Amino acid sequence: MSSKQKLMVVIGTRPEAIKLAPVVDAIRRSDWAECELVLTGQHKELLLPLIERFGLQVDHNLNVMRENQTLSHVTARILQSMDDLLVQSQPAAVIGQGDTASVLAGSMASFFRRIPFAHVEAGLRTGNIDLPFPEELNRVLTSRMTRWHFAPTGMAQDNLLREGFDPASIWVTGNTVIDALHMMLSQSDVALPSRPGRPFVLITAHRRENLGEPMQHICAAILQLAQLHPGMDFIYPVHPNPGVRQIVHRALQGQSNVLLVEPCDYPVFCQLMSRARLILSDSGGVQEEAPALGKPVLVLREETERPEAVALGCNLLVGTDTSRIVDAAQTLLLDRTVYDRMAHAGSPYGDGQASQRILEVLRQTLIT
Ligand SMILES: CC(=O)N[C@@H]1[C@@H](OP(=O)(O)OP(=O)(O)OC[C@H]2O[C@@H](n3ccc(=O)[nH]c3=O)[C@H](O)[C@@H]2O)O[C@H](CO)[C@@H](O)[C@@H]1O
Repeated sequence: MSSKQKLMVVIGTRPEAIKLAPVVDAIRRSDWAECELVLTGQHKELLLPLIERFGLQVDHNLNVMRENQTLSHVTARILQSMDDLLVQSQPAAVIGQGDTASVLAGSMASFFRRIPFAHVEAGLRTGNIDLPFPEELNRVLTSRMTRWHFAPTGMAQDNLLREGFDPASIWVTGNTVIDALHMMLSQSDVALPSRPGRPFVLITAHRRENLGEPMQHICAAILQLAQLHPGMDFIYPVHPNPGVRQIVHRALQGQSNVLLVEPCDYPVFCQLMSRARLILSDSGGVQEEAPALGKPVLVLREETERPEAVALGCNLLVGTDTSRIVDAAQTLLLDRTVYDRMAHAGSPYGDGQASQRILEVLRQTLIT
């Protein structure tokens, strides 16, 4: 029998896989811990290429997704399956990331079984319990059940301190997404969907709160910009959600310099970010990755739980109003001074060593 401490890592969605892969890697490299990797099955098609890319070895797949399942059902299924697994595996600690049903149910199952829970990317808040829905609630509840809060930035730490958490249970580590970005950027032998010699703007938009009318406004802005800049491409990897696909394809198909492509493999997407002139996105991860690559992001949301990048000046919150998006993009594409100021504003999300810090904290507490 192994004398190593068993750390159970729970992953539900694409961003969780990206942000926990470096933690899994750090566990595997350590001489004191071993990893038991659990997929809840919230995402399938977006997740599997990542598992392969990062060379992750999956120990359990809870396979919880059913068609047209409600949030309550998916949360309950994960909670029950996690409970069974915890009894069977008896890990020394459970690690989850972010704000999905997987992290909520994972932390709750651990709490009920008195197994300490480590929350990666702790302390993100918009302060509005309805936005993003239900992620803000998931974050707030997960924090209550967490033993180790790994806050990516000082602002996230401040949120937790304001909510009364013990300062000794919070560590500022940087965001593990920067660790993941460093791991992937070294893979340069990837085929990109960009066209040789043509500069491009990179776009992602698929958040739940942007579905419907906001998404139509975003697409109208992309179309206007594409018509204003025929010498430039607008590359948009379109999320598989049918609600996104329908609007995007209807609005943008047929515009020859808008390239609607399938979701990209992570190393491909990292290369695209690093080569893009500008990024338009409603993604959380992209708001963190792009500043590390010196790329300005127009954030297609009304509020963000990542205010440090906006405060620093590398990201600009523009919302989903068509003319606001077009005006902001035009300023950046046409005014070199404004562009350079944003591109060189710096990155608040760490140095790519977050996973090592997290593992060291766990080692110090678990190995006594
Ligand atoms: C409510 C909220 O804010 N929730 C967030 C949400 O995360 P998100 O908004 O970052 O999610 P996405 O935008 O789906 O993924 C982005 C990642 O995917 C990569 N990418 C993108 C396009 C592509 O074609 N190929 C790729 O590889 C890209 O580089 C990036 O790393 O859930 C997380 C987990 O709970 C939370 O932590 C996080 O707060």
